[in-house]
Amino acid sequence: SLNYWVERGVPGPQPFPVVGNVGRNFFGKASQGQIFTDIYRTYQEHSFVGIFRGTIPYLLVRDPDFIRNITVKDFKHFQDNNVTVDKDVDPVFARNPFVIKGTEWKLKRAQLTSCFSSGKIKGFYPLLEESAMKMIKYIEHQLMTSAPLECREISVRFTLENVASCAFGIDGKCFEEDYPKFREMADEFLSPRGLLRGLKLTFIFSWPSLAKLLRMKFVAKEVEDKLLETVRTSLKYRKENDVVRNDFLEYVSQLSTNTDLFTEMDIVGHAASFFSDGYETSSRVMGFFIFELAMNPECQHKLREEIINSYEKHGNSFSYESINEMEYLDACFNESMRKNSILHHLAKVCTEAYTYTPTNPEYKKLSVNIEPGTPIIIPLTGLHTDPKYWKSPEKFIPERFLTRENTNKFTYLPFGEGPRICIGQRFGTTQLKVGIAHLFKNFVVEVNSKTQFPLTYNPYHILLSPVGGLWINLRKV
Ligand code: HEM
Repeated sequence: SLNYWVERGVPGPQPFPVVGNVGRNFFGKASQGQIFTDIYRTYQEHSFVGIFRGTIPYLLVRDPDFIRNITVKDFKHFQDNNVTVDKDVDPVFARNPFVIKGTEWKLKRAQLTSCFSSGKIKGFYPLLEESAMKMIKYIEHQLMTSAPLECREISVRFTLENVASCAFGIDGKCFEEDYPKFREMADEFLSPRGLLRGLKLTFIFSWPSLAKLLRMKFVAKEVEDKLLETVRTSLKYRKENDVVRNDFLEYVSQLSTNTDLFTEMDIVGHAASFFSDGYETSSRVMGFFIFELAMNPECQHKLREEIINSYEKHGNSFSYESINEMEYLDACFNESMRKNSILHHLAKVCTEAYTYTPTNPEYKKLSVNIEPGTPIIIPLTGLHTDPKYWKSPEKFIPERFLTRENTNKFTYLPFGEGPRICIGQRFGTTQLKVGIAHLFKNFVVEVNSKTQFPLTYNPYHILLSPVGGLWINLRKV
């Protein structure tokens, strides 16, 4: 019932039949992220807002204390992410750690965590450097044509090369071919190819029961088959030739020998999560990271100085340790993720009944009783651009992370927080820092006029996706 929130005394915008409060998205006028941000900004006096995505009531949470309770303190009341995928309809996506629920998630997450330890990521470091060197060669080759480059064209190739080598243990040839086969497979995951696929994802999220009834799949059957074949061939080759590689596939397949939690399809599901959870996010973060530095030459100059100093100090080389020691690099990375929230919201679901009353006097003292099954939205873009927490939030100011301008960690959540925090955070951060360090050590980057300002975003993409691309010129340092 569209009276759901009114009956519970929860404030919120008036919903419309069928489309609820996301009609603008349905008609391509705004992304769901933009809609959530607008609502976040409108309800300043409220800790939470009741909205409708389609006909389903969602609670949008604005108050950092409430967010702390949901993600950490009272996690057991909100331990699942709000995506329901049927294992029979979508066997690969249903095994993604982001999607798994309850006890199964708890057991698998505990096992998988060992695959992402700092020791394991350090082991990947030579592979990441190898990809970065290929990226530099690729850019040098492209420069001969003197045409501008698109940021994501670089970041997609780099992050996919890493997925190929670190997750699947294969050569993705991502810098060698115009449209590598490996990329074709990856693109099938989240990128809305045309209006139809974009609408399909909006549909699955807004009307999940209907989507289930219609057996709508996230991952196309052909992609599922290709993934299964890639994993099978790779594992078979290793077994027959007694090859042991230090990569994610090896680590997860080892888990399958210790516990019956990991079947062949689970291995495929986890390997595939590098595409959906790892590559799509990382490549977009890196694209914006490069572009922000192109738009802010002073920051770029300062960053290059730090990179070159570190390189020279460590005998003309980078290492896992030196990359992670660079403070300004870290600040630029954080600031870029703050200003450009790739994921516009975290999507949780209430798993045990919960009541919340704000204690912060900034908010109206209204209580909400949340029923199990109620989806929760944590609006990252709203929080990351709220002037209450960030001075001049529209500006790129990496220094704010050095001076710790904002110490409330529940207002800055690019990787989420609590037990369900991004499992790939360390891998994602390290690979991007390696790529960025090599790129800015070698090239000066400027914005190309082909970029369409002001930036607008594809309304149907789940992730932040700039229309027309982010175009740059590069020249050798
Ligand atoms: C800079 C790049 C990345 C960003 C911004 C990012 C962001 C996120 C966010 C916001 C979440 C949800 C956390 C929550 O619900 O509280 C998440 C979950 C997840 N991420 Fe990442 N991620 C990145 C890279 C990666 C990489 C490289 C992997 C590698 C496979 C990965 C794997 C996952 C998985 C498996 C989950 C689900 C964890 C769970 O529910 O237990 N991510 N990520």
